[in-house]
Parts: sequence; C-alpha cells; structure tokens
Amino acid sequence: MMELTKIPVIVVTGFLGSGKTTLLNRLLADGVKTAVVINEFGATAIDQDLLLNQDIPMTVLSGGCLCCQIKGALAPTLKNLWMAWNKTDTKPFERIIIETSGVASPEPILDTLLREPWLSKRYRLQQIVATLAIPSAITQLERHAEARAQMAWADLLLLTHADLADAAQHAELIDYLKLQAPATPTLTATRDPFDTSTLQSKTPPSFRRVPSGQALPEHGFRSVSLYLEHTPSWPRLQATLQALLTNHADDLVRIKGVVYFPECAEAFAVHAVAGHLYPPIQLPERPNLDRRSRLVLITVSNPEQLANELLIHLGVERSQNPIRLH
Ligand SMILES: Nc1nc2c(ncn2[C@@H]2O[C@H](COP(=O)(O)OP(=O)(O)OP(=O)(O)O)[C@@H](O)[C@H]2O)c(=O)[nH]1
Repeated sequence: MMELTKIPVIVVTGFLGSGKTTLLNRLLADGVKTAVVINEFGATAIDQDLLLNQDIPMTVLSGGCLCCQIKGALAPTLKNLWMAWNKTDTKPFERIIIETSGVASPEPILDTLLREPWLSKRYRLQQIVATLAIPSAITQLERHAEARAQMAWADLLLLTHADLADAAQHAELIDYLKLQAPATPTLTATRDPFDTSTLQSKTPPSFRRVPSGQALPEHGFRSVSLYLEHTPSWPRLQATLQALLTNHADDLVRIKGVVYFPECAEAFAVHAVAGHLYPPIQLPERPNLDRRSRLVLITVSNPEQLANELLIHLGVERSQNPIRLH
C-alpha cells in the first residue's frame, strides 16, 4: 500500500493561564497554513475569540478535558480534518496545532494520536510544547499533578511571563527544571514577537521522567460561566475581580472572558492568572450580534459561590444573568 503523507501535529500544553493561546497566536503568524483544535475546560469557549487569525479551520472542544471528559472527541475531530484535507488538491492546511486545556494531561492525547491505527498512519507528532509562567510555575508544579504531567511529556518547555519575573525567580525555575525535567530543553519567550522557528530547533529530550503508571487523579477543578447582559465599566469590573482574587486567592485559579464595555464598540479580552489581573486587551473588530459579555471562572472548590459574589459586587440580579456550572 502507498505510504500516506503524514500531517504534522504540534501540541501546545501548559497550566491555566501560562500562555498557550499567546503562543498559538505567534505560531499562526508564521505563515504555515494551519488547522487548530482548541480544548477548553470551561463550558463557555473563550479562546477562539482570542485568536487574531480567524480565517483558519478551527474546532473548539469545550466543557472538559481532552484527557478525560471529552477524550473521545479528539479522534473524530482529527478524522474529519483529514477528510477535509484529503478532499482537494489545494490542501486547506499543512499542519494541525492542538491547544490543550490548562488542566489536561497530554498523555491520553498522544495515546490517541500515536496508537489509534487509522490516525497514526495519517498524522505524526511534530512537537509538544509546554508553557510555564515563570512567576507561578513552581507553585503550580508543586500543587497540581496536571502541571507535572504537562512538564513531563513536553519536548520543549517555553518559559513565559519573563517580564513579570525577576532574575532570581527565573534562575530558581531553571534550577527546579534541571532537577525535575533534566533532559528537556527550555527556552524563554520574550514579550515581543520572536522567531517561532527556534522552537523547532530544540532537540527533544533523550529521556523523560513521566508520572508513574497510575492515571491522573480526577481533576480537582470546577468552572462557572457567566453571561452579563449589562457590562459595567472597566474600573467597576476591575475592582470586583480584584476583590474576588484577593478574597479567594487559594481557590480562584483563573478568570478569562470576552467583555463588551458600555463605552466601546469592540470586545476586550479579560484575564487573571495566579492572582494577577491583566489590563483588558482590545480584540480585533468582528461582526457579532451577541454583545453579552462572557466570563469563565475556574476554581478549586466552589465556583457557584464565587459567581454569586461577583454578581452581588456588581449589583446585578442573578435571574438576569445566566450562570452555567461545569
Ligand atoms: N506580561 C505577560 N503577559 C503574558 C505573557 N504571555 C501571556 N501573557 C498574558 O497572560 C494571560 C494568559 O495568557 P493566555 O495565552 O491566554 O494563557 P493560556 O495558557 O492560553 O490560558 P488558558 O487557556 O486559560 O489556560 C493573557 O492576559 C496574556 O496576554 C508574557 O510573557 N508576559
């Protein structure tokens, strides 16, 4: 039988808020025609709106992790993409990038890709890049088995948020990784655009310390999605989110959202990670009739209580603002 051309797949993984979507945007700017599969833990998809290039084949698998709740969704997605790729001579894409959710282990994804006979004849794993935010990485690696699995399976560790870290934090993380993933190359990302071809120039590790045979414990994370009919101005929302982050420092691990402020026509991305609330980022103008703002909170324990607290802070009625728990 004729050997099939194998489509390269890059897996971008990394803990919640460590910079996966930021890296994805950079990879998409390199001009290689790409199909993207985005996996989001929250039931409400946000990341698709954060991609600067929307003119690409994009599949969003939300409401769970590719390593567990929605593991079965990956194989059919890749099969459908291959069918689309194979249908015409003008290939719609030359590679696939899978962005995992921030709490997914890459292992079951690799299992699907490399061991499923139909897929393994048509796809080849090019690289697994794990992003690690320098200021919070050690705490997350110590605290969460998911973060350790991401580090263990990575071919390359991309250190992000260097501009928010001091030299001592950077050196401490490098020393930590030398012990925990001694053979895995690291690269520090700059805030400015960088040449993403340097990612591929790094030699994958010759050995790995992978987590022992047992599967990951069930994820200890929950999420809640809120739709806001009337978004407050940024100072009000900022004060509310900051209060939640301060009052629930150990519980609230991630906030992300697409927000329409009353005074602006465009949407803004709102992010908070590891207690740090970022200034909103204006998103490119896109036709969108639904101007409801969406916020996703990811917590270790009780997301509904936090959602209620957020609405009380904002002075809005829960009945007018649907909440989805996951
Ligand atoms: N200052 C700074 N901010 C960064 C850097 N990289 C990413 N960010 C910001 O960190 C926040 C989270 O980045 P994302 O790329 O969305 O992180 P993510 O890993 O995709 O997040 P999840 O999908 O929720 O897990 C955003 O506000 C980014 O703009 C960096 O190197 N420096």
